[in-house]
Amino acid sequence: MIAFKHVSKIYPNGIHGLHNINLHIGEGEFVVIVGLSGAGKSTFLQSINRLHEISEGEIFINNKSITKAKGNELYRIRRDIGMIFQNFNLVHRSTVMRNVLSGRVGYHSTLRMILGLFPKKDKQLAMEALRRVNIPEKASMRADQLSGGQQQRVSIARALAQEPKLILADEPVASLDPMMTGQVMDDLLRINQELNMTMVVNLHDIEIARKYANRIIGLKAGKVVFDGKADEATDEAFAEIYGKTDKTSERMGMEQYERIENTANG
Ligand SMILES: Nc1ncnc2c1ncn2[C@@H]1O[C@H](COP(=O)(O)OP(=O)(O)OP(=O)(O)O)[C@@H](O)[C@H]1O
Repeated sequence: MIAFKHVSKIYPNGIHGLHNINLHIGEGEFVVIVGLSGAGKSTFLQSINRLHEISEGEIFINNKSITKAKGNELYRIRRDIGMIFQNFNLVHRSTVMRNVLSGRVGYHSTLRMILGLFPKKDKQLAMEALRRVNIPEKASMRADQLSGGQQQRVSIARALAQEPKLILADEPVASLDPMMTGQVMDDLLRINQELNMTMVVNLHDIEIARKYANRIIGLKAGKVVFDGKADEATDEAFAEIYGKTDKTSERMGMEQYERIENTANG
């Protein structure tokens, strides 16, 4: 479904965001990307839909090169990729329904969208998506009247309304409290299992990564330093991914950090 072939990304300031990444993500996998702040997680994720342009190599989505795609072809490949952001990216003053319907824009003319002329089928799809994340009753509310967790569920519903083949989620729970975190991660897992939807999710919390992922990919300084099943991601593996830096504790929470550091120290 997603293939990275010799992918590197060098930012204009010379920083290597990604360094010769080679991997394949299969249909229906729930992959979590972990690593310290600055390890390259966002660069990795956003290279998949070309929000970040890579410098070398090639990325394939269902055997089509998104790296080389132009015009309509690029547009169609991107339509198959739903995206969820840490800060939800909703239009706050619009209703929940309008926000979810905006997932359909890739299917219609610009004029139709400006006029808000969504076909009945789109409205049904949007309601179905809201039901899937358990907030159909919020459809007519303004997005900014919802809690953070509910807003993230709207953004998941918007991604679903797009009828994507895969979903990328960049730190989807970083702004949420633990209860909301559980609900949003449960939604993503349910969608993965019920629809066999491929999920690639950036997370910095290793316990959440272990709980939800089938597969964990650990990045360090733009390189893959771990790639295995969630139950193979031992404390030793995490000690390798996170190394020992003063910043580590800030990113992980003291309890996790102390355990990982004790492991690293033997
Ligand atoms: N636009 C940019 N210009 C220059 N360097 C960048 C840019 N974006 C990211 N970088 C650098 O590339 C590296 C990888 O950054 P990236 O944002 O992918 O890491 P991350 O693992 O997602 O971090 P975080 O968890 O803090 O979001 C870092 O060293 C970062 O400073």
